Amino acid sequence: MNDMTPNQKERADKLEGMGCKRKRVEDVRFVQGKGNYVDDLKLPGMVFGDFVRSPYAHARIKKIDVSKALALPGVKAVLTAAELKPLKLHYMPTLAGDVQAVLAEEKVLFQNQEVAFVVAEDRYIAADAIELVEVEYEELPVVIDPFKAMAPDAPLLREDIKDKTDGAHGKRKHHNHIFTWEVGDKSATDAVFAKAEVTVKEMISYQRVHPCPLETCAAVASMDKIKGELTLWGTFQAPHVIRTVGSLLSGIPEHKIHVIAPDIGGGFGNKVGAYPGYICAIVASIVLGQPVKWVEDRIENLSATAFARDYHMTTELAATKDGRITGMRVHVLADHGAFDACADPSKYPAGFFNIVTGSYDIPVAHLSVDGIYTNKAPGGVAYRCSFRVTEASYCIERIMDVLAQKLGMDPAELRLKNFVRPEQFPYQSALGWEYDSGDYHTAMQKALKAVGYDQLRAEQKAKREAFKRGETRELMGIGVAFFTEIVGAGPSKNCDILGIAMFDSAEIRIHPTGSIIARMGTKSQGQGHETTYAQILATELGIPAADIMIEEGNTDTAPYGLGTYGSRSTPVAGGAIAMAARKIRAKAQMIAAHLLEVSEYDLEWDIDGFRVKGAPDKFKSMKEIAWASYNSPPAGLEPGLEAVNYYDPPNMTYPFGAYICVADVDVDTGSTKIRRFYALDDCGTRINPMIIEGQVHGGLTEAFGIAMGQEIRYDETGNVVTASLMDYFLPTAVETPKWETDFTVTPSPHHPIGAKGVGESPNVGGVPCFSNAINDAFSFLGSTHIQMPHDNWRTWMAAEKLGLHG
Ligand code: PCD
Ligand SMILES: [Cu+]
Repeated sequence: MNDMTPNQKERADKLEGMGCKRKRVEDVRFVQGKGNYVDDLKLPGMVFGDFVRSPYAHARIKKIDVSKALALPGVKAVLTAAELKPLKLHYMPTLAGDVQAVLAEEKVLFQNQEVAFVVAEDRYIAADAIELVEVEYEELPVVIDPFKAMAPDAPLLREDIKDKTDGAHGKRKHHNHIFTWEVGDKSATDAVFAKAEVTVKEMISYQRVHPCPLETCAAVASMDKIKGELTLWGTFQAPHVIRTVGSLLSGIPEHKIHVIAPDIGGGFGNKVGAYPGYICAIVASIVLGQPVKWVEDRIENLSATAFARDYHMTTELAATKDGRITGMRVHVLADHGAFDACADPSKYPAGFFNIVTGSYDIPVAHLSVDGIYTNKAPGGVAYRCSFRVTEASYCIERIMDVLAQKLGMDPAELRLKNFVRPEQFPYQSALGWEYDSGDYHTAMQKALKAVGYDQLRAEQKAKREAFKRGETRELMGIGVAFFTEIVGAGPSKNCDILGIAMFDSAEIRIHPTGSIIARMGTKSQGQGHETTYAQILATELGIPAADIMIEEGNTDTAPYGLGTYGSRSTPVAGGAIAMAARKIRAKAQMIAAHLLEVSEYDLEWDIDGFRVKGAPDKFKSMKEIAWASYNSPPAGLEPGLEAVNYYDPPNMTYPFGAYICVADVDVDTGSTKIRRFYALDDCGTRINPMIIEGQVHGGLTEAFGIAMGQEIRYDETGNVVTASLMDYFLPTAVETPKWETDFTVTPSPHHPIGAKGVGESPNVGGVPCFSNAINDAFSFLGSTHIQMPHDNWRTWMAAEKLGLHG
């Protein structure tokens, strides 16, 4: 940008391309209440479906009597497993290679599990009819505590697979065991621990949480029996995958299934997988020949759809006395609930948890994960970090602080000492990843300087002394966290879902007047794709973003893609759109050469068109070239200007960041004030700095929610005690701290525009940063690890345990 002439700068500005703080074009409709969500859809003859759900966490179903419900005027049908079984639809495959009950057949395995589907003329009649369905249950013993799931006498949960000896990833060890996954060099790691100068070990739990998007999950199914075609509208983060799975399940040919994801009110991973509601709406529409709508309420969303985390991580580090880390060992107990409904790439049953060595050059490591069943809702992948990266980041960043404490070292200094150094990139980690690029030292030093780290530590020291003298009841905590994310699933060499490689796609069509429509295999849920993909195209093709329309979410028109989650849209589809644009530019160059009567090689690209080298006024703009492509293409060249690209990325991208939090804790009430929160993110080339800032604000707010209060909690009989917003903490503007954002730019060397993802990063770095701040406040009193979430009660209890209440 700097070596541009004023004229070039003016033309570049008009494009609103990459780097521009372009206002989000989708907000024009959103802020006026003109978004078009699934529940806005009203079709002639449409009826409404709703679920009868189990009050028990584990019970045998003795009998279901639907006769009273069917007799209620306005009720159209009641589906149970008995109706689905002949169609082989009472179970559906999960994205993790397990099966999940669509409607419970012989028993229920978690509270609020789907038992029957009532279809009625409207939502209110359906609600009344649900009360009239009589289900006779026989209660069974429940397993809620993951540490008891594999006890020899633990009740058998999954009777349907009791004879299955192999999990998707090796032998099952117990009837409630799903899989074991091992990575790294066990004997080398054990050897390092055996002779280590210093070791630390801590059980670090990441509680079960839920993404809780504003809009719950929903679908409308409409079967046209004459044409044999099914149209399915829904809140889908991955519409093409839903179409393929829908076809495989129902036997309807894939070209006769039209899946449409309209505007989505937040996804956060909650809307990646398939839910019984989709299947039941489809079956009911086939049975009745009418469109059927299903929309969850808040309690159903929080208690029955994809939860997140529930990872219990026994974590160890080995180090030298002067603070060089020599090895890492982690065992994870992963509580998957009643069915394994994670959406990880097939080869990774614990997602990308093997990024757990974080940003540090750790020579050897070993990781093992045991997945287990309990009587809780299935899911496991969602919430602003698919693929378990936020669990991994929490694990390493918490144990780094525990080690620093043991060594008597400053946590920032320990990190600086062990970071992967800039000259080590591309860096091969002990657990198998190749980090593409990074400059961790620069980012960390910028962060420390920005917050005035040394002064903060000095202030903390003074406050601690004052506390010991009894002059204050407030503790000051400084949280330091440094994360490396891994996003952009992914390369076909290691990433597939149900056998489909995780590429993504773009199809670009330039109209004669030089405006553009581009269709993508991804699906925005609020991220602003309509704005940002257009910016990539504007820069690549020299056509103003304002003249470019981006379309996603309709499987009839969009090229096949794997959808939006795991911050994959920028690394994967962002690559596809740039590559497709370059195909167009190559053809445009031939047309320009023809128009200017020179050889292609005599042309150079100049902002918004081609210029003859050395003859500055011989120029053709992309708009002129577009017209010519329809009007007078060179002989032998096919008319038109369009391209498709399916982009299979060569590697993941590895965004990173340095976060610092300052918290003040009142030991008598347990309440915490977040005084400052500084977040430096490096996501490579920045497409839209304003959108990035919004993404970081949103992700930090969710991280704040998780670290400071969120938990999906069960009582010992399996009742979900946090299934409404009365009990589940959703931060509002009132609680949310002020965010200070910053950045560095280390482009990805293998990505066509050098961009990495950013949407998940603030959650990956934010959660450990808050938690480290609270832990840091208490560390000088000998406390090593306080369990999240850090709500007032738990923080008060931590103070109580340390004897601070006299
Ligand atoms: N470098 C760069 C990067 C990025 N960007 C931007 O930013 C955004 C984001 O991106 P990414 O990172 O790539 O991502 P995506 O794929 O698009 O998305 C996804 C994410 O996103 C986030 N964010 C958000 N936002 C909103 N609004 N909403 C929502 O829902 C959401 N979600 C969340 C989540 S959770 Mo998962 O699903 O759990 O896995 S994952 C996730 C977009 O717009 C883009 O374009 C830029 O600009 N630049
Ligand atoms: Cu992630």
